[in-house]
Amino acid sequence: MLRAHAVEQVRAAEAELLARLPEGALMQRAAAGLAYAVLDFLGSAYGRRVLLLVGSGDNGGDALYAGATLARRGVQVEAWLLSSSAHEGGVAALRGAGGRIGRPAPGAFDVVVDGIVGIGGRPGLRPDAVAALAHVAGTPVVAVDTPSGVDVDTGEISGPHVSADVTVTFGTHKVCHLVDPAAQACGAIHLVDIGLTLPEPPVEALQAADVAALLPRPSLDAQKYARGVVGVRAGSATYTGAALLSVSGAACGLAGMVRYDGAPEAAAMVRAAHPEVVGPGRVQAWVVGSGSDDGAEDALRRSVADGVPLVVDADALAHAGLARGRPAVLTPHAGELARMLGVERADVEARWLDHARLAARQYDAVVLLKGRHTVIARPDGHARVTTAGTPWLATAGAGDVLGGLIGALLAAGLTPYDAASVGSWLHGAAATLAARRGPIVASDVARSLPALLGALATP
Ligand SMILES: NC(=O)C1=CN([C@@H]2O[C@H](COP(=O)(O)OP(=O)(O)OC[C@H]3O[C@@H](n4cnc5c(N)ncnc54)[C@H](OP(=O)(O)O)[C@@H]3O)[C@@H](O)[C@H]2O)[C@@H](O)CC1
Ligand SMILES: Nc1ncnc2c1ncn2[C@@H]1O[C@H](COP(=O)(O)OP(=O)(O)O)[C@@H](O)[C@H]1O
Ligand SMILES: [K+]
Repeated sequence: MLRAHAVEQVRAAEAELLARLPEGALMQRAAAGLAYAVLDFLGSAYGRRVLLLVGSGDNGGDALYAGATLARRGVQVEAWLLSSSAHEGGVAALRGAGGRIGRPAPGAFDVVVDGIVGIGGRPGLRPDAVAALAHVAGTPVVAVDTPSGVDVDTGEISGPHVSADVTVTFGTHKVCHLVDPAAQACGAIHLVDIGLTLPEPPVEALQAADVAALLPRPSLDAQKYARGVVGVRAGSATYTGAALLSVSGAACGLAGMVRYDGAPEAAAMVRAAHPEVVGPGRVQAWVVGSGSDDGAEDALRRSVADGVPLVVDADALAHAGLARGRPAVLTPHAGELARMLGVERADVEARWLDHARLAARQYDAVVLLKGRHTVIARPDGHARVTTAGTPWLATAGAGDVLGGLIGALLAAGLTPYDAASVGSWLHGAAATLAARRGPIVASDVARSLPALLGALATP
C-alpha cells in the first residue's frame, strides 16, 4: 500500500525520530537520497550544471546538503538564495564542497533543484520565487519533497507553483503526491526512506500486491451462486451499447453469474455477445444507471428494494439519494458530481478530495470520483486514489465497464470501499495493458481484464 500522510503526522513522526538521532542526521538521510536521485536523473556528474533554488527552511537545507554531495562528485553547483535567511549548515557545506552561492552565472543548467518550500510552505509562491523560476523556464526540475507552491495536505493549487519532472520525497508520500491537480505537478515520484514510524494515513493508493490480496478467488468447492451473482440494470432501447459495456465489466469472471435486466433491444444484444448472461432474478449486487436514460429512477428504486449492495452510475446518479445509507458505490465523473452537489464542475476539479469526501458524507455511501487520479472516499473521510491508468482511458463508455466490474466485486463479497478501489485499479491497469498495443476503446479494457487477472491471481 502506498500511504500518503498529513503534514501534522509527518511532523510528529519526525520529532519522535529526531529525539533519538544525532543532530542533523535526518536531514543528511534526506539530502543523500535527494543527491542520488539528482545524479540518477543527470546520468553523469562531471561537468554537469545544477542550480539550487533555496528558500528559508529545511527544504532549502536539503537542497544545499544534496548540492554539496553533487559538487563533491564533480557537478558545478550554484545556489540561488531566495530569502534573506537560508539553512546555515547547508550553506557552509555547499561552500566547503566548492559550490557557488549567488545569482546564477549565465548559461544553461541541466537541472534545477526546487528547494523553495516543502511541507512548511503555504500555497502559492512569492514574486521572487516566481521570477527565479521564469529565469530557468524550460530546464528540468527536481522538486525537494513537494513541488513548491502546491497545497501539500489537499492536492489543491491556488496560485503559482513549481511543475517538476521528478519529486524526491522523504519518509512517506504526502497527499499532494496522489491527488490532482497537485499530483500532476509532481512528475515521477521517488520516495526516500528516512526511518519515520507513521500512524494510519488519511489517503492511500492500492498497489498490485494489495489488489491481488483483495481479489476474490473461487474456493476448491466453489459453486456459482456462492461466488456471487451480479445484476446489471443498464442500457435502454436508445443506449444499447451501455448495456453491453456494463455487462462486459460485470462478466470479468470474478462473480459466479451475471444477470441482465433491461430493455428487450439491449437484452437481445447482451445475449448475443455474452451467451453466459442470464435474465432477471436474485442477485448479490446491482449495477444501475449507465445509459439507463429515463428508466434510471425506476431501475434504482427496484434495485434498492432488493436490499443488496449497489453501484449507482451515470443516469442513476441524479437519483442517488434513494441509495443513501445503503451499501453502495456512487461513480460520478466531475460533471456528475458537480450536479449532485449543486456546485460548478471547475470547483470539483480544483478540489477533488474535498468534494469526493463531501459527497460521501452527504450520500452516506462510498463515492468514486472518476478522473486521471480517481478518488474513492468513504463517509468517514478515509480516501484512496487510483494511480494505475493511462490517459487513453478517457474514452466513451469506459465508465460503463468500470461500473460492471465494481458490481462483480461487490457481488463476490468485497466491501463497497474495497470493491470500488480494487475495481478502479483493475480498470486502470487493464487499460494500461491494452494501450501497449495502441489506442484503445472501452471494450478493449474489458477484453484486457482476463490477462491482467491471470497475472495477478491464479485460482
Ligand atoms: N519532516 C521531516 O520528517 C523531514 C523534513 N525535511 C525537510 O524539511 C522540510 C520542511 O522544512 P520547514 O519546516 O523548515 O519548512 P519549509 O517547507 O522548508 O519552508 C518553510 C519556510 O518557508 C517560508 N515560506 C512559507 N510559505 C512560503 C511560500 N509560499 N513561498 C516562499 N516562502 C514560503 C516560511 O518562512 P518565512 O519566509 O515566512 O519566514 C517558512 O518558515 C521538508 O519539506 C523536507 O524537505 C527533511 O530534511 C528531513 C525529514
Ligand atoms: N486523463 C485521464 N487519465 C486516466 N484516466 C482517465 C483520464 N480521464 C478519464 N479517465 C478515466 O476514464 C474513465 C471515463 O469514464 P466516464 O467519464 O464515466 O466516461 P463514459 O461516461 O464515457 O463511460 C474513468 O474511469 C476515468 O477515471
Ligand atoms: K520543494
